[in-house]
Amino acid sequence: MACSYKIDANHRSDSHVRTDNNFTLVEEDSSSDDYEDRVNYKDVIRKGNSELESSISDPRDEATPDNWIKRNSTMVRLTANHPFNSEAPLPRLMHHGFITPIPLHYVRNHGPVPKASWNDWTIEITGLVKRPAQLTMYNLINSFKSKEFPVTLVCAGNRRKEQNMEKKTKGFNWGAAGVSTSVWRGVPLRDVLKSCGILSRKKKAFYVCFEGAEDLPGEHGGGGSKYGTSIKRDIAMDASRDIIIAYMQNGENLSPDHGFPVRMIIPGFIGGRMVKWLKRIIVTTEESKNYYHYKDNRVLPSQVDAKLADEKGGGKKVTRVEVTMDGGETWYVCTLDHPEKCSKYGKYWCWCFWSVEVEVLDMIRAKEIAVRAWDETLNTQPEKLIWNVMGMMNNCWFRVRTKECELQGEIGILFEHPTQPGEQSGGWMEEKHLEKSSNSTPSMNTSSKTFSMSEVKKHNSADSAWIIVHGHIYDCTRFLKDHPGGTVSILNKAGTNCTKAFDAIHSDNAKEMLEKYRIGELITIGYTSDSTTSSPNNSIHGT
Ligand code: HEM
Repeated sequence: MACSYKIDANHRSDSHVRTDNNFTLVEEDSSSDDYEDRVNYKDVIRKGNSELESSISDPRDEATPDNWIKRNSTMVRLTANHPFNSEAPLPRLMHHGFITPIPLHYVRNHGPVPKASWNDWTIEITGLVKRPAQLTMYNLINSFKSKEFPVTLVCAGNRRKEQNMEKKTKGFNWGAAGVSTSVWRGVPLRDVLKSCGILSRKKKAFYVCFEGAEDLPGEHGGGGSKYGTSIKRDIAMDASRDIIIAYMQNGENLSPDHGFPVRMIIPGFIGGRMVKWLKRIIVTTEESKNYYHYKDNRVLPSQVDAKLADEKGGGKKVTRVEVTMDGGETWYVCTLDHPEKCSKYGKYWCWCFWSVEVEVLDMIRAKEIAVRAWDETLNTQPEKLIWNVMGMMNNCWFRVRTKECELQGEIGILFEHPTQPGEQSGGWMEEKHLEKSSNSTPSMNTSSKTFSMSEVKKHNSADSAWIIVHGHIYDCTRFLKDHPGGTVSILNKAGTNCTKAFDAIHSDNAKEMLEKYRIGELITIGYTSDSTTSSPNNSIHGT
């Protein structure tokens, strides 16, 4: 007997006055004048929070500069323990629907989280402005009218693990949950720039740059500098873009991981533009030369030309979502649910949800279900993954494989996603590329030297930091201060076998660099998987 099944999933499209440090959920003006959404945010947020376990001081943060921050322990960590880069388990993210509780919102950190004080924090506005200013949080909140509305943030590296299965990129393994939606409150950037007398384009004020707080780790790449990026002046000053300097998320002060006390929110742009722990806004003639703007976060899919790139930029409504069960021959049109209503400029800043009814037997027979969305300008997702070296902007059809299975005597369907995030195994995609040097055994003059696990374990400090990767031993001591991921991330793994973590995080280039530090091989007695607790009897050798 045929029965039907409903597939539900999400698809992303891409005034209150403060008197002290205690914020409460915003009571006045909570639906901004621009937005009149169907969702009652306060209720959704309260419900989401009530379902969530308390955040904890996680033992994984103990030996890191972030040990003062409480975090949700179910977040999947993508770059070992530190810096904190994480996404929620996908079913948990989806369970919460339109608004993501703060502890489950994905986090992208390049280094330790700055310890900020609300009362001492200032934002400098400088460069091509008539009246440079140094705003305190008090000035910011009391001198400008704030706005509050929901925005979906997406990491440009979301779903990068699929790209890494094709060929390793320069980035680590984001699964499909590097995307989240919150209600953000802040002051319009354009109001602040206007009050500082931003110069005109005639006076060559072409860009607005944003800069974060602390110097980032390492001495190469972005290391030693602050996180920074820029947008065009015309975008910054465009009221319809809804760009805000945000100080509240889901009715609370920003959390440390999301930029306390203040960050940029630039709807429709990648998360990488939304500088956290914002310290400086600089109006310039040139685009930001910051490493993270120029080298790290700059990719457009190959079908986008210069004209299209200028035209797009988010805010388009997702108008159609389709599901195929025959590899794209025929498509089911899905029912859409847009909890958000558009801004007065006709922009949409949040994800929407889709559902479709299909026959169970068709779904079992199909073996693969794929979904693609269209926006109002008929821009759609590409069928195939487009690999790029930074592993950014993967937005190809999402394909889930189905398999018939038996569950307690009943017939069930097993759904398999392309990948699982980070170091987690699973997913139907197979790794295509061969592991580079960290897996190989190049001829090295040191390869004859062997060490036992108990010897390696002793080298677990900044004075001597050894790691094991694929059975080879590396002395990272002299590289600690240069490491783009920071000293702490290596020290956390020093004295252990960190093969799995190393491979999951690093590019082929990093794997080649590793060879410089190789000092010998681990004595092989048995085999264990990647572990920080391998006993001397359970030494590892590469496979
Ligand atoms: C001598 C040993 C190591 C070398 C040569 C090395 C090299 C690099 C390089 C070149 C990068 C920049 C990204 C890339 O090109 O892949 C990087 C980033 C990073 N590494 Fe290492 N690494 C080493 C050891 C480790 C260890 C043991 C860990 C911890 C498991 C680690 C964690 C990280 C993290 C968290 C990042 C930052 C990723 C990001 O925020 O984008 N590294 N490393």
